[in-house]
Amino acid sequence: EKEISIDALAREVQESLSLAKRHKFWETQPVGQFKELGDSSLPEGPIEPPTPLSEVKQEPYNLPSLYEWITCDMGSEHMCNEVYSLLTNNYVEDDDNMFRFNYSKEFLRWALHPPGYYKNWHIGVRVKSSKKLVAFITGVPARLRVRDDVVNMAEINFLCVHKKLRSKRLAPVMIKEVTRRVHLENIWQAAYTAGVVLPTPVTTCQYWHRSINPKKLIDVGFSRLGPRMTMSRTIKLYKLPDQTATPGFRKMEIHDVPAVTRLLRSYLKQFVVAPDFDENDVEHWLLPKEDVIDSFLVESPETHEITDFCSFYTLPSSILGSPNYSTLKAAYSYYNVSTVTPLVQLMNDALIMAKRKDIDVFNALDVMQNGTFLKELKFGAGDGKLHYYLYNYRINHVLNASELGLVLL
Ligand SMILES: CCCCCCCCCCCCCC(=O)SCCNC(=O)CCNC(=O)[C@H](O)C(C)(C)COP(=O)(O)OP(=O)(O)OC[C@H]1O[C@@H](n2cnc3c(N)ncnc32)[C@H](O)[C@@H]1OP(=O)(O)O
Ligand SMILES: CNCCCN(C)c1ncc(F)c(N2CC(C(=O)NCc3cnc4ccccn34)C2)n1
Repeated sequence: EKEISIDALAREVQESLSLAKRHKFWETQPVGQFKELGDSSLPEGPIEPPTPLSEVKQEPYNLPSLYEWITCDMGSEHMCNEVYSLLTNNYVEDDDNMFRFNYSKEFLRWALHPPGYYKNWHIGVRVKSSKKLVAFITGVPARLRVRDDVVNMAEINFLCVHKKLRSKRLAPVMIKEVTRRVHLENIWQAAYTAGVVLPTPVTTCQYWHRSINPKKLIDVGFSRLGPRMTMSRTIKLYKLPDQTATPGFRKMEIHDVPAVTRLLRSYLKQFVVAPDFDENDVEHWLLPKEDVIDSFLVESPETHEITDFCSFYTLPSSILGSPNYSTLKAAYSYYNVSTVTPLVQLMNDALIMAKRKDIDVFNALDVMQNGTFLKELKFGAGDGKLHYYLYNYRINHVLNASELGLVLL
């Protein structure tokens, strides 16, 4: 008997209300519209054809007169600091405003400088007089496969409007401007995620959290002491060994890129939507970077074959109201492949490595085959949902999270 909690019911109501909501901007965009739901006669694939480049709007969209566009060169220390500060103070918070993502500067440079990136897809809005950065949106190029179709897309992220400039319809202008600049590079599709319901999710994923430092998590209000549980019993429940269990488990290194690319490409084939990674992509997205991305593999001690892979990225959150702690150190499961080592054992070794890096909580979405290890490794379902979207590409059947082979940052 599934326990129906009041707030789960409230969320269901909220989400169904959002289906009824008017979306004055999104109704104008080439995205699946709510009223089309269930109409599977519409063909899958691009919703609108490409526009001849000569017909793409050449000049930027108009901003309110006080503001101007600025291309943010993340390689510039000063500009990167400004972007970091804007996000640190104004980016995504949880519903109770207890936490706010605190992407580090190194993380932002990693996220925004993949192979083939376009500097002018890193778009800021600043106040003409003070030069203060007040809004941001980014795109990076990505080759994504949707079923058997490999499509050049833009991955859109870090949409942020300063708290003082909210609800002024600035976001639609930011979105139209990044769309325009992507079109100028002859790219017509995009992928993005959001915690909010918009027209129309390809799929909706659930976050799961594995406590690593339960005492701190309870102290800051991230989690609560379970019923009939004491603190010492909780600490014992989540205790992890210091040593990993899998023979041949080690950090990924540059010479592993060809083998990891083969392993990952073969594994991702089973999913409806997945990145079409080549060796350059794997080198950028999966080679370890201190405090940004950690990746490990299993090299068979007998055959020296690489049989398994796991990775997580580090995304801390500012703790907004705690007297004892200022930062929640969170790791997010990224791409994992198991062909010999059971996935649950591989992921337990990932948890052990996260604990060694002083991580407080290990987060995972219920995408790919993550559902097979979450409960066994003592993950708890979070209340955060992540909706995945495609722009100008229709997929008829809203996918199961397990059909999705894509993790965005
Ligand atoms: C081919 C290439 C295509 C490239 C583009 C592909 C699309 C990319 C799309 C972007 C992917 C971003 C991926 C991420 O970064 S997800 C993370 C988003 N960032 C945050 O949540 C940070 C904190 N919040 C803010 O900074 C602001 O609240 C934002 C900037 C989010 C909205 O600012 P504000 O609160 O001041 O609102 P408004 O008055 O200006 O505008 C209201 C309109 O904006 C629609 N809205 C609200 N939130 C989102 C959202 N997260 N995605 C898309 N649309 C959103 C909303 O439905 C309404 O439209 P409609 O309902 O009336 O129609
Ligand atoms: C692929 N792009 C994902 C980046 C994160 N995006 C945009 C996001 N969108 C909605 C969410 F539900 C969410 N969750 C992470 C889970 C979580 O840890 N929840 C508690 C918590 C701790 N710190 C924060 C900061 C902000 C929000 C929740 N926080 C829930 N993440």
